[in-house]
Amino acid sequence: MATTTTTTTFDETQHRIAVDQKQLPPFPEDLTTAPLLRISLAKLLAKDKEEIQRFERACEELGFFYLDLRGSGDDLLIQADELFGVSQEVFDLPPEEKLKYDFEHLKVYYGYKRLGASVVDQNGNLDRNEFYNISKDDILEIGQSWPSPKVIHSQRALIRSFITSADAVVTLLLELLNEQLGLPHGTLASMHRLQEPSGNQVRMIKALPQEIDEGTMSAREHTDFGSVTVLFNRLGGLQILPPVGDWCYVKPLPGHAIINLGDAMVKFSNGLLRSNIHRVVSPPGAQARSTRYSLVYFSRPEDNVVLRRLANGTRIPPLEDGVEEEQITSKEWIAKRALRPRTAIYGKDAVCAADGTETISRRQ
Ligand SMILES: O=C(O)CCC(=O)C(=O)O
Ligand SMILES: [Fe+2]
Repeated sequence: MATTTTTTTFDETQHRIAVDQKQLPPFPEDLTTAPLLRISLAKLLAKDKEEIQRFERACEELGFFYLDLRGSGDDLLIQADELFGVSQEVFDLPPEEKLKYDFEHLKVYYGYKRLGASVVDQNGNLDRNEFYNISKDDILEIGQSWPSPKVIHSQRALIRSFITSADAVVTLLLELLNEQLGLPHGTLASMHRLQEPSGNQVRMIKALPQEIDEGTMSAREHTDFGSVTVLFNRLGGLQILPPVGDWCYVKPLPGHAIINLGDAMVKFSNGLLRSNIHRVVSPPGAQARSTRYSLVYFSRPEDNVVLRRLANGTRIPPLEDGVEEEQITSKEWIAKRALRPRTAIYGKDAVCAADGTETISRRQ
């Protein structure tokens, strides 16, 4: 869907992924997994009616689905694969080098997050992952430029291609959601222009193998804050809490991204669309002994967009009597939700921040 600056061919990449995957222990066969629908990007691009209906169902019922990128999304698959390599190099840097890019003291949500910087539950347990957030505005040179290690700086072209390709997928999904909500043409697109300032980011995540302990969370349970998340997983560990039932693993599928909707879509649609609760725990079975890397592209509304029900969507339910919506912009919402669990900022008051759209996410 988008041009790539990479030199590897799709076949070479598929081969490498296959080799990499073979080196990873398999996802256990006997585990109950989340019933995510598999949606084909090629069919959505071809405006296949049945596929669009399945997409709409996934967005209302679970807010999570697999997107099969093989074919139409090959560029994105290749770029994601290359970024997995970059991400390993980033996390292999010495701790003192990584800490140079920890901008937590500036209360921003970019740069490096060290292990254990945030609380994950009511008992004050700390997270067990490292991540690195890269600002879309920085990479596209429309916003503040953040210092970064050489391994990231030298890959800006690749990161830019990845953002462009992932965002092209998001744009298609937003166009379909626009229809689904009965909004005037281009409403959602006008709130998600790539060239306007927003909190969109690329996140690279690393979690080391952990003690085998069912409750061990590397990422707290949460809903995503933005609009649409494009996630690449190779090892299990991601779990969702379905509206009915208990936590279940999402099995990674080669050639597919995992897509989920965030809080902004719940607010825009007054709960018609779902932003489902999820978390990351130790990978299951034999995978638990492997280091887990994941790669994410977060699309969020432009900074100044107010997150509230869109009044002109014919399919969007009305507000209940007496309900007054808060006036909060996308930028304020992200700052509020993202930094509340950080102990260095909030000390004992750091909370795992279940103040998003979790209640709506549990509706049946
Ligand atoms: O690592 C994963 O699979 C999911 C990460 C996630 O949910 C997030 O960063 O919001
Ligand atoms: Fe998430």
